[in-house]
Amino acid sequence: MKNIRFIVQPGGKLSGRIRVPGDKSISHRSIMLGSLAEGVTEVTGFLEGEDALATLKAFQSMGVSISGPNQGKVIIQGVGMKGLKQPKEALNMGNSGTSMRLLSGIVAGQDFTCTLTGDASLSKRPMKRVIDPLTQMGAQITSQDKGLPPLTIEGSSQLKAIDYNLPMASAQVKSCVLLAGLYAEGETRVVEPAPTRDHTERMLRGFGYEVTSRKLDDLATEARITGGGKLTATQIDVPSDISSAAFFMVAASIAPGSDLVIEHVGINPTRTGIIDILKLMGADILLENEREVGGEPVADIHVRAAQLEGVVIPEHLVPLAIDEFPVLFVAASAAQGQTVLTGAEELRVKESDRIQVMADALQAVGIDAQPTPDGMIITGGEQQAQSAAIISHHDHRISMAMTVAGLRAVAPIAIDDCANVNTSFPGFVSLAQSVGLMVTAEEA
Ligand SMILES: O=C(O)C1=C[C@@H](OP(=O)(O)O)[C@@H](O)[C@H](O)C1
Ligand SMILES: C=C(OP(=O)(O)O)C(=O)O
Repeated sequence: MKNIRFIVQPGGKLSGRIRVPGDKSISHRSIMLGSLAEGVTEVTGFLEGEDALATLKAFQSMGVSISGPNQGKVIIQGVGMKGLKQPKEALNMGNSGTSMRLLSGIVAGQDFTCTLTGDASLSKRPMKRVIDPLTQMGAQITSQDKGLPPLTIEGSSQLKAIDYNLPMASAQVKSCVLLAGLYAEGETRVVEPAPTRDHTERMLRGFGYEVTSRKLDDLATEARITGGGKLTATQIDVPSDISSAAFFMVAASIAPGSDLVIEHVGINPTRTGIIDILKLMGADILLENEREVGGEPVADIHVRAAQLEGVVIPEHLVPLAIDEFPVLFVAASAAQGQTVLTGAEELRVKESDRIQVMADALQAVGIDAQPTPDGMIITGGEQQAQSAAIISHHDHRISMAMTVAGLRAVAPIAIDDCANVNTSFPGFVSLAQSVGLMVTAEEA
């Protein structure tokens, strides 16, 4: 792949109104459930990024007729629960953990065998977390050493329901088990140690499938689903992705004089940890025009610059902001005092080891960022470095977070390996430029 290098000039402030691309998690799920439904599902606001497109192509390879995306519109001719066909070749999930883990759950219930592969980053990510429950349900799965991809899944049309306690707070594993549960005989129950995004549960209900959820105590939540039902096609309007909006929320917070509105952002309460954490730090964030779109709450997010303060991040907010930590570390770097993150060891198994890679990147711009096994301690301050060369390590969120860091830099920052931004945020550079970030992309 070509090396796309971002060059970020120091300084700048943000103003205007923008709309960021569609939610990645919801886009993936719209293709999966739309394909398994009876009837035609129409999706608008679909994320035309590589991760969601990997899911779309995988279902086309399993015989589903899908047209688009065309300006965010996708039309899916659902094939019903039993209508998928064995793909002729391995399904390539690219950089997308969500595609691989959720698809594993669906493929486990088919009466065919198929192989799921991914790029260099995905090939290092742990899949034992889905292999274990799916094997208990009756699928046969082979992987590389230590449960790494590629996975070859021999599905079974006679999966058994399970009662499964998730070993970690993971929406991907929860969703994988619930999707396999659609095909299992009996009731599947999943207990998560802390709430994680609930888009799968909400969307299953939107397709007319009953899923019950309830809190067991302060944190633990269970979801139950009974196999053997059917999904009925529907219309899905995908809101903008709060994980993409997060880069602009932090950017407008840390660049003095900024005043920015990010429109039509999904504010599902299982995703709003970024807002809660930034507010704890003293950010000036207002939710305007709150409304509901297709079963998901949506708002315009109005952010004005503010002096942020370091905080101890409450651990219960970690799963609710899991993808936002690279850019939250940038916020902490611009805050007064110390920010402490704990309970976030999952960050080490994302597209990159986001604790180590961000600690290295922030140190390279002259910030005191100390990695710990499950988090980071950052002492906010002025960036010192007279030049900084950053590598994204195949991770879109590192590329974008370090672009935001440029607002408080004293010299240009060069970020290598940024083509990956297209996995979740096509058009990032031009949108960032349009509101005042001084970033350019070049082929290096
Ligand atoms: O279910 C989803 O759509 C996702 C869940 C999270 O992963 P984990 O479940 O591994 O925490 C998140 O990091 C990922 O970007 C998307
Ligand atoms: C972790 C992420 O995605 P995935 O797990 O789907 O690769 C992300 O987008 O930050």
